[in-house]
Amino acid sequence: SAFPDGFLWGAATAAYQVEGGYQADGKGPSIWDEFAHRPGATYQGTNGDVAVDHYHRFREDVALMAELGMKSYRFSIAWPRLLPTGRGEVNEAGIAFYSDLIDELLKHQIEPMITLYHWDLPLALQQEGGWEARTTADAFVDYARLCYQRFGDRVKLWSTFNETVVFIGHGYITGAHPPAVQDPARAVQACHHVFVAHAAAVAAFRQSGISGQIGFVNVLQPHTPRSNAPEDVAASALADGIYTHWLYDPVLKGEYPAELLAKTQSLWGVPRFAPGDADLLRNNICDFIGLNFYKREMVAANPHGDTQLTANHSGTRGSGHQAGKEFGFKGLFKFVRNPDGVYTDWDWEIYPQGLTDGILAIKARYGDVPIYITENGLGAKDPIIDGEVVDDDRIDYLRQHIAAIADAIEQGADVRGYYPWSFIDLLSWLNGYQKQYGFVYVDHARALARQRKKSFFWYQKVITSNGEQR
Ligand SMILES: C[C@@]1(C(=O)O)OC[C@H]2O[C@@H](O)[C@H](O)[C@@H](O)[C@H]2O1
Repeated sequence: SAFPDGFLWGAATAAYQVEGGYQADGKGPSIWDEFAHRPGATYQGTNGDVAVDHYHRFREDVALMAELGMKSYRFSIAWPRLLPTGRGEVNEAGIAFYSDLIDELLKHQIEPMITLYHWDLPLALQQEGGWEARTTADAFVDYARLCYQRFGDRVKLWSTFNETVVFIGHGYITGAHPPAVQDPARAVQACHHVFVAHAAAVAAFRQSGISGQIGFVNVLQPHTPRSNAPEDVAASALADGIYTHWLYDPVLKGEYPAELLAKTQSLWGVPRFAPGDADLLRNNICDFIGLNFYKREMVAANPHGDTQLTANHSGTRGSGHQAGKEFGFKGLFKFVRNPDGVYTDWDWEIYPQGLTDGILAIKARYGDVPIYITENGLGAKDPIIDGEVVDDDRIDYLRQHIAAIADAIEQGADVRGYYPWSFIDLLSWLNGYQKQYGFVYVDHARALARQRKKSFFWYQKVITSNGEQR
């Protein structure tokens, strides 16, 4: 098999999307608890108050993970469950939940992979300025140290942040996520504080003596120019610069890409560095990089287009940028429909070759850094036929992407694990509960009863054959 022995066949979730118990046992509010309660903020007014109640049902869910044969489970810790106001007083009931979850996983020989930040910032810290305030970066390092102390004896795989491009991009540029700001200069400074928080948390991890690995999780989004016209090629290169180089270089090279940095400095005088920041970034390179791959974007120049930030949240195929509503930024670039593309109901192009190409591009730019595919999956409304969830499209999607990873490994990439998004159907931030990703179906009409999908039984065989049988 192309896959090395010990390859971690896993699956992923995130706290706000799966746990529920949003006020249980002393948990404090996060910015998502507040934001999702705002009228009109999310599709159909959905939120994570209950989600799929993993907080109370985690033992049943871990038993299903064990039955699936998962070698590893990627989940995130809800910071406000441990530190209700973001810092200071520890909520021992929150510690106990994650400690029990970790013990349950280890009982079944399932390797935990923790994500410290998957977008649910304690609301109290947002009220102090959130990621725009340097004090939030300091609070993050204290939170990380708490997690190292309490879970570091049992957890060996850690990542600090999930997808800065999403929580900073939507939080501070499109405004679609909390704190719903639309200001690129503020976005760049907030993003800088995230990198500083990450680097300081890496330093603390290494000082903690934990025998483990710490990394960062980013979106891997390949860009293809719509034509070979110079302006389209330039627009696609700019998209690569922003979505990839700006977000990967600081954690894998320890510095920003020089050209873009000069641009943001001349345009907005950001990022503003504090003394020591440059060394902090340079001296705390990741042990691995997590890549979340879903789709490829076709890119064109956008000289006149208004900035369009529409996305398809309804799952009505073709109502996203395929319908001519192009996502882009005036004068920079825009994502356009690929006339030959295959698309999901949410207008994401299915393009497995992009995963092979993307992995090899990361290897080319950053060297032999170990890679985990920390998310990959098909968001779909799964058909139910005679009571069975027949998610053939998901099986096809995952099969193609596993083959794409095998290709990258055969071309020399050091890929060590694969975590399909998501283990179980859960809340899709702005798309409600109808955008399903899981191997396990959750019946919201039957008290959140769990049901194995067709893909559950298919993935079992992928795992037992170490990727051979797919
Ligand atoms: C927007 C949405 C979704 O729920 O559809 O995309 C799929 C998956 O993407 C990931 O980047 C996020 O970490 C995860 O929370 C999911 O979020």
